[in-house]
Amino acid sequence: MARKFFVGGNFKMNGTIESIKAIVKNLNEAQLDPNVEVVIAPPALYLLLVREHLKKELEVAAQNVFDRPNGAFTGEISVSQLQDSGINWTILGHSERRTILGETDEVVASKTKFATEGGVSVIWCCGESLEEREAGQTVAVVEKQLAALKAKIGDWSKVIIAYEPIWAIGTGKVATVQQAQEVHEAIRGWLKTNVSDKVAEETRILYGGSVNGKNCKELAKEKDIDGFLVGGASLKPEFTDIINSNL
Ligand SMILES: O=C(CO)COP(=O)(O)O
Repeated sequence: MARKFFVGGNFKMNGTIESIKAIVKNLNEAQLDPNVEVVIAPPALYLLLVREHLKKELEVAAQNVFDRPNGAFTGEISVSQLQDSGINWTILGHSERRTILGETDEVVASKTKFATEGGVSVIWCCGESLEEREAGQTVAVVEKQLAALKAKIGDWSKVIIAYEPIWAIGTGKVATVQQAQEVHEAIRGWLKTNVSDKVAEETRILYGGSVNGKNCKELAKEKDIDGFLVGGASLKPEFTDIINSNL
């Protein structure tokens, strides 16, 4: 089964009503490759606005969701609230949440379990720091993150993996095609050994970290790169070039 190419836009804590409406208008009017699944993740405050204005073929993701049902959890958003708002996706475990907000592998795994079991698909992020890469620990770090996820979830059909080396995020320092492919291949190998052939074959593995309209085409050719998770460039018109990487 061929894996459908996937491009996610992570707006992070950026945008205003006006600028986000302009991004949505641009996406609605652009000629987009119909063979690509597109999901954009605005800040929580703008989820409903985007869902209301974005054409239905494109999906909307939260950037985070909590791992409890509705209740006394000030500041959090629940899986059922996302669904109630027509939001069928969430990003989880982004390195900014792991490093700045202190989310552990276990917390991220628990949130992933809660979301997927509740019917919300997850773009699950992993990746190493510069220090870890320089110490030759890249694959070990990613495998540890994967193992924590595997300990909590049984159904991988609603999980997309995003490999985002921390040193490449927002730095303009994109991983080389070889560096990215090597880690993607290791992730697929890990899935094959530790989960199943089917999950290894079907799970999409995205690359994230300084992807732009120029470097996307080369990366997209690699056999284990099934799409991108884009930060900064998802706020710019070149996002449509990234969606159309394969054209
Ligand atoms: O963190 C990212 C996407 O989640 C990548 O961010 P940049 O594309 O801005 O490097």
